[in-house]
Amino acid sequence: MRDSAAMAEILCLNAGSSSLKFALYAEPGTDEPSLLASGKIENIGLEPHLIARDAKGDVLAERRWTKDGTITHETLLEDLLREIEASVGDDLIAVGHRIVHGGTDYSAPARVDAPLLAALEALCPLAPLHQPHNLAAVRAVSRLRPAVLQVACFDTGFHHGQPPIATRLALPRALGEEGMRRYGFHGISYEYIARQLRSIDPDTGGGRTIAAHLGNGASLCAMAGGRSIDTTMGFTALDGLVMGTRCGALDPGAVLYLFQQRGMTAREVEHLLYSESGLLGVSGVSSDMRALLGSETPAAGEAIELFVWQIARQAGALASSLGGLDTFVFTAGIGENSPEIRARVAGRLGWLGVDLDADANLRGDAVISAPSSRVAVRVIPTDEERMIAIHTADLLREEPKA
Ligand SMILES: Nc1ncnc2c1ncn2[C@@H]1O[C@H](COP(=O)(O)OP(=O)(O)O)[C@@H](O)[C@H]1O
Ligand SMILES: CC(=O)OP(=O)(O)O
Ligand SMILES: [Mg+2]
Repeated sequence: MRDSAAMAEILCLNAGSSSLKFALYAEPGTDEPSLLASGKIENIGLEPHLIARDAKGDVLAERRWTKDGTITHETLLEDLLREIEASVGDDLIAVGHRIVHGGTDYSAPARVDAPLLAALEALCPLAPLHQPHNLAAVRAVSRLRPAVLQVACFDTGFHHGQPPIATRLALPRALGEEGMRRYGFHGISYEYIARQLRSIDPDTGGGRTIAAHLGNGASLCAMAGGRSIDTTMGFTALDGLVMGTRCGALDPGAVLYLFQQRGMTAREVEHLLYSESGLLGVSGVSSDMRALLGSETPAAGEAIELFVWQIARQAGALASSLGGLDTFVFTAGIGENSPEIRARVAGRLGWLGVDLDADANLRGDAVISAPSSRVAVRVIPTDEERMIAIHTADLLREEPKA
């Protein structure tokens, strides 16, 4: 029996393409949820590494796995959930999930029930690196805690208010009407960034902003007054920037070539574009930016150069959508941690008014632009789990009391 609302806890799960992040929050019922513990398993598919910390940042648990074909997203998830589940006991009242694709029908955070789960299942082919893992987490929680409220937060949701022109694919209208449109992803992260910008600058929320979410998956979002107006990912999370293992924007004729000239099957093409391309494909070394930055191999250097080139090229396009640029934000694994990549991207954006303060960039300060820079350049650590916790707490408050 729970008689103190302060004991209520929310677990947030965020299955990315190369990582599994989790965070546990106390839900006080009024203010924002407060962090109790968080952690991540990163490098899934390579050599997974788990680290969990309490709210002060002290390490609670750490573990490494060596490369082994039997360790999958799903086995790691099951182990992790069993451990968390055992430690939270009866305090767990809700689980919030990052769900990468919400399709045409779902954008606002929603309670998970059987019809929603079936609809989300049907979207797996549009996000094969994420949606199956996201839904596996939902099912695993249902098995362990059937009565607990589960909330789906959609990575596509933040982009749903974009102007229609930004969402249209130049395909026959009938295909657009059946849902073939640009959706955009990393929306939970961008919503958090927009919120942070609004608290830093309540009047304009950063003004015309490009946020660069540079992780294993990578995208840019153009935000005007904190709302998404354009983004580099599209119908799927394959479009846009060069990513760890994904190709990014690609001439559709290249896909036809793979089918027609190379005789590849749909499954083989899917695997090539999602799992063998991007930084890994171009470098032949690794999908991991840290490994590439440390490599002497010329192809690794070329992969990094292409990554940077595409970010700058597509940032130019988004600056056009915005009609100018006031703020540029770096976030996610690479954006938050790599001064070298930030410097190289910024170096290509001088024509837009970006001028970096080299020392501030090396230190990873919150503001890394020089005082004379026309564009403010910021590093804002993203926190998708917190955003999920906030939405989950909001839905909890709307639930009829038992
Ligand atoms: N110090 C660092 N320097 C360069 N890249 C880094 C650093 N730390 C993490 N990264 C990169 O961040 C990427 C993972 O980003 P992350 O946002 O955690 O991934 P995911 O998309 O799976 O959520 C990897 O390419 C990793 O190499
Ligand atoms: C949508 C996407 O690419 O997510 P992630 O960066 O977590 O792989
Ligand atoms: Mg991510």
